[in-house]
Amino acid sequence: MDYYLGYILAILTSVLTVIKNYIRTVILVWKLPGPPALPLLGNVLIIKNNEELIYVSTYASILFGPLIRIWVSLLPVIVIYEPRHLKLILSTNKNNEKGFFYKALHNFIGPGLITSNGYTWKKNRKLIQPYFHMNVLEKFIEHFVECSHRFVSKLDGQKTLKITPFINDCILDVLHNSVLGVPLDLDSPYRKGELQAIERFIRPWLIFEPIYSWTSSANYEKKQKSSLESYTKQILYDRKKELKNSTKTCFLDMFIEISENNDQFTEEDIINETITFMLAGQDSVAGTMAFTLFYLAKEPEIQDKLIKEMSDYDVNSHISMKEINQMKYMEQVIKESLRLIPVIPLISRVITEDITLDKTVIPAGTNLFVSPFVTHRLEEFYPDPLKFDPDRFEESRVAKMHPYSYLPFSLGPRNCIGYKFSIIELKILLFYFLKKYVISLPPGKEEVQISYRATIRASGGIWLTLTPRT
Ligand code: HEM
Repeated sequence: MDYYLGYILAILTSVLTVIKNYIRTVILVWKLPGPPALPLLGNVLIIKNNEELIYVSTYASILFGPLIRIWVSLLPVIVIYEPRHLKLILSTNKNNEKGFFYKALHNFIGPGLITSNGYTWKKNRKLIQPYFHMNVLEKFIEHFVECSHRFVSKLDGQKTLKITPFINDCILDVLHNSVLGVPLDLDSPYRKGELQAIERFIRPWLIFEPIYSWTSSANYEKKQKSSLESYTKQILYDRKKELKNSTKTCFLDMFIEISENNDQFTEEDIINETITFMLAGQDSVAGTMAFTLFYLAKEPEIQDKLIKEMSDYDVNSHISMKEINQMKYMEQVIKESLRLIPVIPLISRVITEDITLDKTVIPAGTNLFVSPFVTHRLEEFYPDPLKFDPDRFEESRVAKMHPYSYLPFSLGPRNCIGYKFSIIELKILLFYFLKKYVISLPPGKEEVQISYRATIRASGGIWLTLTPRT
């Protein structure tokens, strides 16, 4: 009896705490500026209006000041982007929980590093992190080089083309080889599937799991998730059998090694983390590659400067980590592309303890959106912010930058574990591609419309004209 009473009291206390925090957040956001909101829907329809969303994001600091309130239906959210605020939120594990919005990702991506919290996240991050050391990442270079050759050879004979599908295919090729340790196959379920989470926020009643679970989208996600699981499981079993003879490097083998040495990293963890890596490394890298090529094609002088740097390295000789590190200007180009288009434009957090930003107390339980897109366009940190200028990331200038003014990979303990992996991958792909082609933008395709979703994409794709480099 006492047990049940205690149980009911505990539930009652947590429900009351949630209600109290909700009311405190509502009182606060009422006082904060933000875009006009509709009754019940709040600001969700802005997701459908890309032009307005991009305008508001680009000029957010002028329009609203440092703390912006938005309503996702009845849920109040505070958007932050000022480096001084980002430091307070992102630099510690306190107030760094993944919030409500990641629950919607769960159905698609599963409970891996991106969506997990607390003990599971801490344990898995600690076990996986050592495999992202440069000495280990060096082993992936051979995959990146092979995939670059396949990518470039598929473009033989092409003149003007939509490059984005070729890039997407190339990144899938990289991921199949370096995460799963298998060649890209036409029937791979990782080729298919689309995140439904954004649609759920446009129809806010679908945020509630019991309602959503009856929809055809939920059914689609369930099927997609189960085909990713069974495909990955089969590869895991095959891999376990052949591991002893295999010389190829892939993350799946590393996860198997972790689980052999650690009871707490189960087969379920292997599957969850493998799926997370396969999905986290797809649109993010493909989008960055596409936008970087777009900017290089748009700015021939910057392309020439990069080619000059690359001329020190021969396309036919072995490329090692040393050469990759030496291509500094190439890294500046990628970083500048990620500044203007941080392909993951929003990161969400939930506050676990009251925190004061400037003089405003943000109550525990408040959902925050961190917006790298807004931060990267702040005039104070990036003069002439809409200009593509890789020199901003010249070493001596980086030393003077605010450490929280640049965050395409997020920052702090929950930053992107694949950060270095992505930079090496992108540098190698760019190297082999640009060694072969001079790129320009075809007439009528000089501007790109971006579509701002879970990741930023180019509406209608990115088009290039390729001229063989002589
Ligand atoms: C240009 C490429 C990439 C960008 C811009 C990017 C960006 C990000 C960002 C912003 C986060 C933080 C998300 C959040 O807190 O909600 C993140 C987390 C993560 N990323 Fe990436 N990412 C990229 C590539 C990759 C790749 C290639 C992998 C794996 C192979 C990867 C794996 C992950 C994982 C596992 C996390 C969760 C880390 C944690 O919470 O411990 N990412 N990424």
